[in-house]
Amino acid sequence: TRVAVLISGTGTNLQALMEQVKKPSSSAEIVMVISNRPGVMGLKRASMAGIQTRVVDHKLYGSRAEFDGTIDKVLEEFRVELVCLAGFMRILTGPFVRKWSGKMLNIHPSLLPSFKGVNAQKQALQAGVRVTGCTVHFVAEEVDAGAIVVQEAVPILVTDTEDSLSERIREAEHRAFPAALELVGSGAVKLRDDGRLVWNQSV
Ligand SMILES: Nc1nc2ccc(CNc3ccc(C(=O)NCCCC(=O)O)cc3)cc2c(=O)[nH]1
Ligand SMILES: N[C@@H]1O[C@H](COP(=O)(O)O)[C@@H](O)[C@H]1O
Repeated sequence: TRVAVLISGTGTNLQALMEQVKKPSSSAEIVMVISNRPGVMGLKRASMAGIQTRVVDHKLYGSRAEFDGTIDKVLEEFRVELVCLAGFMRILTGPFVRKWSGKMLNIHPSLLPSFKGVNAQKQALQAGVRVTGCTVHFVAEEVDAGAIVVQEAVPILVTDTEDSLSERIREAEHRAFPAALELVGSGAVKLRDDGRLVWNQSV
């Protein structure tokens, strides 16, 4: 499976995905990394691994539709079959999301449906929950609402700050995202037209 990873920053999830696809058991190959911001660490990580990169800077586009259209062109040029949003911080338009329905995954730093949106880690701390985690889900038009593929729980310690909790969640992300990539990339899991997950048992 030909995979593209979309990033906006550090790329620690990208790093985890790159390490996963290098395993002989992996059914995936990362053929492109796209960032909406120039000069971010994630671009350096991709180049170090010999993966082609593109910057599609959202500030240079008059509309979200044009921005998404440019990303789509790169994905088609590289015959991408699966898109992974790894710390990608731009909301994608309906037409783009519909086109890539069932072929686009996102990692979110909470146990969805709790704590949607930005700063999910801070929301969990402020809510006083004792367990949070991360979620890998198919991307739907409604933000952070797509079918859930993998989750991993993470305890919140009484000593936790937003930073210490975010770090612990990120370690879980680095296990959950590669696992989800393999499930979808291998065809073990698919998205049904009604938006529900299908686990493909052979026979
Ligand atoms: N339509 C769709 N698109 C997405 C794009 C990115 C992410 C990643 N998680 C994200 C979740 C939330 C945001 C957000 O609210 N950012 C502040 C506004 C930024 C902007 O103006 O664009 C960004 C990424 C998820 C989705 C999704 O679930 N559905
Ligand atoms: N999606 C969110 O973006 C953050 C940055 O990820 P990365 O750039 O280090 O992969 C991560 O915390 C992830 O939950």
